Amino acid sequence: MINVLVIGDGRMGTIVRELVEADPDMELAGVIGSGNREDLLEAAPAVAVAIDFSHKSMFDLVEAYVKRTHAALVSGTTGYDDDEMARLRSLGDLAPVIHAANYSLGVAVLKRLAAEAAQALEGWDIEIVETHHNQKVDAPSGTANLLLKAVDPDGACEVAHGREGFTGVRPAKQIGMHALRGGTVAGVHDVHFFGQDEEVTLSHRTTSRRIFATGAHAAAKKLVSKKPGFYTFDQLMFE
Ligand SMILES: NC(=O)C1=CN([C@@H]2O[C@H](COP(=O)(O)OP(=O)(O)OC[C@H]3O[C@@H](n4cnc5c(N)ncnc54)[C@H](OP(=O)(O)O)[C@@H]3O)[C@@H](O)[C@H]2O)C=CC1
Ligand SMILES: O=C(O)C1=N[C@H](C(=O)O)C[C@H](O)C1
Repeated sequence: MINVLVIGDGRMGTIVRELVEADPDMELAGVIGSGNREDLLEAAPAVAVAIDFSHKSMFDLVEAYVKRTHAALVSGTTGYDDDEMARLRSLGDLAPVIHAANYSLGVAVLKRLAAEAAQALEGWDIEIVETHHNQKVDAPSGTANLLLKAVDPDGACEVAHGREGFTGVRPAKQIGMHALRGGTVAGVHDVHFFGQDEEVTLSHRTTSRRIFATGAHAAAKKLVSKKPGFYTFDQLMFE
């Protein structure tokens, strides 16, 4: 039986909890929400795997929990800065850890396609547009940042967020990032490649956030049998 701690009791945490409760191989050890956040530090039980869809402000607590228990960690929270990502990676010295800004297989494939297109379409102008519901608290989305890395792995391009204040023509080696917020959109990501007299757009559309929870649940089942280390969703699902 795989004991699971769910961290976050919002939109994602609620669906993850349902999936864990419905899985005969899993047992829900607890849910960390607004009422019991400090439990993460001191009282939350050691489990086989913790699944975190919460907020970056909870990172210190999550880190301390893994340090204390060596529980495997499936991290889906977005908005981490470089320092927090480095700390997350180093938790892989203690336990199997995966972080993905997007747990859909479609986005994992989009990432590969975008990287291939960027290589093949050298010199084309790239713009990344993401659309999410009006309750999302971080921008750009973690997925948009992941796609940025896929098309510009060395960080060679200037990144223009929204292009406010820019004057003059679009410089070469610039990537535009644009965040749209409204309604109940579960997540749309478009990577545009503009060339001379032609355009390629790679698009991913999520019709329900349940797909992310399903991906994280599948990742958790694979992660529990892994050695300590930092894993990517691609590694876990495709290799
Ligand atoms: N990797 C992936 O595939 C996906 C990742 N996500 C990411 O997962 C995270 C959670 O998303 P979602 O469930 O939609 O968000 P919700 O706002 O519905 O839930 C957020 C959870 O984090 C807690 N929280 C703690 N501190 C804060 C804070 N300062 N601001 C907001 N929430 C806080 C909330 O508790 P309380 O309400 O008590 O504050 C709640 O339990 C986000 O980072 C989102 O980007 C989302 C979908 C897919
Ligand atoms: O907050 C969301 O809803 C989502 N967040 C993730 C992100 O920031 O990329 C993944 C998905 O797009 C939904």
